[in-house]
Amino acid sequence: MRTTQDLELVHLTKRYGDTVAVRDINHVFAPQSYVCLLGPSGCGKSTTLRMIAGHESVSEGAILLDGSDISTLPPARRGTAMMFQSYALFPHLSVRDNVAFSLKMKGIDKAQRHAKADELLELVDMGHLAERLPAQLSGGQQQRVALARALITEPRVLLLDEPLSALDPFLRIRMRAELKRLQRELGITFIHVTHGQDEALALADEVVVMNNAVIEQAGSAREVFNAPKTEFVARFMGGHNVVSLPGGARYAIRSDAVRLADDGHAATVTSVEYQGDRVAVTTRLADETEVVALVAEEQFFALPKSPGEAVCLAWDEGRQHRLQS
Ligand SMILES: Nc1ncnc2c1ncn2[C@@H]1O[C@H](COP(=O)(O)OP(=O)(O)OP(=O)(O)O)[C@@H](O)[C@H]1O
Repeated sequence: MRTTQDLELVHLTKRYGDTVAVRDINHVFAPQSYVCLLGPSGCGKSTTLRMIAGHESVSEGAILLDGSDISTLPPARRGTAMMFQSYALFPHLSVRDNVAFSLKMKGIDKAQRHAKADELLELVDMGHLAERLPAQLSGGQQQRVALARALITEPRVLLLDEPLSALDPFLRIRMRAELKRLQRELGITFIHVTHGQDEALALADEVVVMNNAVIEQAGSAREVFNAPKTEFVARFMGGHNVVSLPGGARYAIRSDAVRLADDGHAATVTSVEYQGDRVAVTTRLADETEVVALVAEEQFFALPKSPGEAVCLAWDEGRQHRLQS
């Protein structure tokens, strides 16, 4: 449901000379939601985020928060805060002073800003390292400090540009759960830019898929994954096959909905990949379309197939999903 507290993009466009980085996008972000802006490199995600933050001017259109246009306000007066990929901590300041920095700029006295900084450091589980310098912290710890520093301004919307990309896979999964917890506890909107589909599916209440400077599809993670509108979204989200059926229409079918059957679409196995709980059987249809069937491990080994073998593929009609052309 739409409320006056929404963050709204209205005909938002960004041009760099002849390059259109963001083209006439319209979107309402529900308050208190975790949103992932997802898309391939160069699709305009970071530019969109930077325009919301106020680090990039708007060429055309408006950014509304609470119904008022914030698109020409300086970053600190927008009600948004941004956490950068590089963390951008001041190397000569302690963790506490890094977090308190923006309050110092506002002229808030030392005792008060330190108390607030300590409160936020506790929130991100860094209270015990408040005296350290950034160079004495691990990457994951620096990131927590950067988060606390962004949150000290009590933003309505926290903007995160690829916040997990510098972390190793183990830490990435841990931090992703932390981000989700923080968003829930704080009850504010997080807009998180990523090019990781898994990350977006795991985190987002709403996934906004961008491609070529426009929003290709937006919806809940389940909706975008299960009902991709376009071939681009189906392929980009992964886990889908795209096939042409008689009549010429294009359909997406999830790989885990495709079965090896006694009759159906004739295909030839091109490769077999064991994935532990299941086996990915890649096949080629007569029209050369590649179709992957994800078969439960036990089922596959009851009747194993090898590359070069002829098979039949089947799926329930209800699982095929028509794509916009
Ligand atoms: N300062 C700039 N000057 C000129 N062109 C730019 C500038 N910043 C971005 N662009 C162009 O705008 C388009 C969108 O860039 P943007 O950084 O928003 O993409 P992105 O989706 O965030 O990509 P990535 O995932 O690689 O960061 C690209 O074609 C890029 O080359």
